[in-house]
Amino acid sequence: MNKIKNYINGQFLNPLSNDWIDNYCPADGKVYGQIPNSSKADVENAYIAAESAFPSWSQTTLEERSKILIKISELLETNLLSFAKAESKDNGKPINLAKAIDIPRAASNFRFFGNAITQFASESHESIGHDAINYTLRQSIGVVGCISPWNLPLYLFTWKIAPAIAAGNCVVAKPSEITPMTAYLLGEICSEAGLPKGVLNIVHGLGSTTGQAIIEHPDIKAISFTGGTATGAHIAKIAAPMFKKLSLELGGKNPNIIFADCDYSNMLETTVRSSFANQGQICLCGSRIFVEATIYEKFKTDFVDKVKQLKVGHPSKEDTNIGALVSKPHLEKVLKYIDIAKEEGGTVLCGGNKVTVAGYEDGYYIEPTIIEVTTDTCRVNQEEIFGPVVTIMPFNAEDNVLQMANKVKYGLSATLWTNNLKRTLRMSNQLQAGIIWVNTWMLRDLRTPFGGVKASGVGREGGFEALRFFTESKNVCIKY
Ligand SMILES: NC(=O)C1=CN([C@@H]2O[C@H](COP(=O)(O)OP(=O)(O)OC[C@H]3O[C@@H](n4cnc5c(N)ncnc54)[C@H](O)[C@@H]3O)[C@@H](O)[C@H]2O)C=CC1
Ligand SMILES: O=C(O)/C=C/C=C(\O)C(=O)O
Repeated sequence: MNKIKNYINGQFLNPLSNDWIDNYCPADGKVYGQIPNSSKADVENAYIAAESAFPSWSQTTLEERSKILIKISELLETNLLSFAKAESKDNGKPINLAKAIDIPRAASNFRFFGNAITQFASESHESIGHDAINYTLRQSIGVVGCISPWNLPLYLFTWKIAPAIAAGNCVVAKPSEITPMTAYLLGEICSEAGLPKGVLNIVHGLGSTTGQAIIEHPDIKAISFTGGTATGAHIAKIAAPMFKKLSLELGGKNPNIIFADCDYSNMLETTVRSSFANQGQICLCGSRIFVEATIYEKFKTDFVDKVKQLKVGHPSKEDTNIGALVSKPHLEKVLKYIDIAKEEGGTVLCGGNKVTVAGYEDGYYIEPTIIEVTTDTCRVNQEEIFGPVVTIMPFNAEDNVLQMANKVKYGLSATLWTNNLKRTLRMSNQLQAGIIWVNTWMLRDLRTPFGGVKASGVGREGGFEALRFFTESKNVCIKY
């Protein structure tokens, strides 16, 4: 049996308690490995390793830090295929997606922050009339915690770790217990790239044990978290009274707003992707589709046609479009929402059922599902499903769709399809979201601020925003 270990102080270690959790393969529903359920004592060891590495790492030149991060990126690229296979097996996502998106993006995260740290600068302010000059230092924080989810495992794990270590911090990191494999493999690569021991420590385990020990640790000074909104609220409750810095990237219920004047074929193709990529398990997916009434019937027919062509299958098959959902409880949650939709009077236009893939009968497969709803306030239009399920409904006027788009507790992203410039500007100003895409979706420039408003989170990742989060500013005022 495959046994994953913790990576602490550059060594692979069993959990001190010898407590293990089964790791399931979503494609066949079978246990294929075990991971540590790390206790407070393991987290403490990881903390001690990080704390000891900090004085030296925080004083390591930017050139040296940059060189190591870029080396990690290169090693990920060299090992792309084995990482992609591991990610696909652990998560259930199609191998093609892992090869094209997940692992290349993890490599880009290290390369991007390896370069960005050499360009990061602080400000100075001349106090004219007071004969004084202020300069602002941006200093590494110390030991920081990074906690990531299961939907884009290595992609999001490295999106936190790379800026944290680039900025001179040492890290105690926990990947999701549901998808631990590529984080485990990353440890080897970090050692090979010459990352000094203790700079990155990876502890595996449940949120309620290992994650909880990280957020409660009195000397872990900042927490960067991506995951569910309820977990984010819990983390804030623990961490805020300890005055930890917090970056919370949480859920979304993102509107995809389609006007009749859009470039139709581009919109249709992208809408299939923004609805069902990664089995709909991306916080940015456009799960609420609003279509201008004049093209609603045409869109409905074309969209259903296209979605029916998507192939649900084993993630290792090259022609699979929709792989397995990440876990059995998650599959059950998504199926429950389809029942709720029916009870609420929604019409299932396509999909709605569990799929049995021959030879993998216990895998967690489900058809891509489109539900026509008559009101934006129904539960499936308000609550995050986080699976291959979207709602569609028509709208008549800009004001009306804007109101519906904003009438949710979330505010992560929104997509707008129109060629009307004034409308684009008006709506982009008024949509309550941290990220707006116009005539595209998921086009990512890593320099841009990334994050949400309302229940979608606090703070921004990406570019210098991430480096600012992972440093403390200190102002020095000198009178001359
Ligand atoms: N990127 C996103 O926006 C994501 C959203 N979700 C949403 O959240 C729902 C629940 O999914 P879960 O797997 O339960 O997500 P989760 O939010 O519980 O898990 C994310 C990470 O937080 C950790 N965690 C959980 N409890 C913790 C605690 N008390 N202290 C510290 N860390 C803790 C988990 O171990 C995991 O590493 C999903 O159905 C989906 O709606 C889930 C994953 C990603
Ligand atoms: O591209 C990114 O930086 C992030 C993408 C997705 C998430 O954060 C998510 O699904 O949680």
